[in-house]
Amino acid sequence: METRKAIISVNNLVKNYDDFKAVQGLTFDVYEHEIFGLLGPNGAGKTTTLEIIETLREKTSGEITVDGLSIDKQAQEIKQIIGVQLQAAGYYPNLNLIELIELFAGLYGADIKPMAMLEKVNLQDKAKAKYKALSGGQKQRFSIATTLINQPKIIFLDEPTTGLDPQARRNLWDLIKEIRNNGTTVVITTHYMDEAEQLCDRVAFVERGRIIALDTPDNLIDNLVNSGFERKKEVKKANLEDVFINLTGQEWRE
Ligand SMILES: Nc1ncnc2c1ncn2[C@@H]1O[C@H](COP(=O)(O)OP(=O)(O)OP(=O)(O)O)[C@@H](O)[C@H]1O
Repeated sequence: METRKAIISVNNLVKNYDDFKAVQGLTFDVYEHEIFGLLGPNGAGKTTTLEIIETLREKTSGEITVDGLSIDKQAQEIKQIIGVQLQAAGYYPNLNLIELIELFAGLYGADIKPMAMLEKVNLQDKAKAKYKALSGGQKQRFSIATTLINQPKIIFLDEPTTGLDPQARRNLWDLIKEIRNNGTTVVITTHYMDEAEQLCDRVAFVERGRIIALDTPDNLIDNLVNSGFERKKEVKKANLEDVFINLTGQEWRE
């Protein structure tokens, strides 16, 4: 792990909304070709951090480089090499999936085959369907396909499996792993600790705008177990959710 190359470097990132300190000096690297998870309670600053890296939000201070490009000086170049999930509102209701992909490819100036994009996320049978006619899992798969249109080096997925049934979630995990295995770095936020444990190579726990732990899920769990933590009436002594609650000292917050 130590010798791996950082594709994203965040150094002392601060974001204030007026006098509210949403992000209070985050420092972390995302390595090339990993699935990196940002975890933490509601309001911890995960989406703010993601959107600043995506060049969609202004930071207050700090340095960020993405594939060696400075967020301050080379935001346009960064946009070319990252894939961001578009809001559903951008999916014009009268266009079918193929037409939507063609539209986005045109905006990016990307030379891709729309059907091949749909095949990547197993939606080829829905090529002529409108977005609103898709199931929740299909909508998420389509949204992930749109992040891949410009053949990015990094994609950002903000809570991609929220609201999906267990099977659809696992299905999406396989898809995200496949995207990583094909050489794309993935940065993800999730509130599901089982998902983070299964999917992420490394995770950072964010609490009130600060990183309170960063490691592989395995190491975080082992550290907690080695500290004497024991779960009652469980075969395994701890899981990542235990790490989370142990770190933040409280249950999930709405
Ligand atoms: N545009 C804004 N103006 C003022 N405050 C904001 C703004 N956007 C976010 N915040 C505040 O900043 C804090 C961090 O929000 P953020 O959305 O980054 O958290 P999060 O970790 O992504 O939460 P969640 O898990 O609920 O998505 C919250 O207290 C939020 O209310």
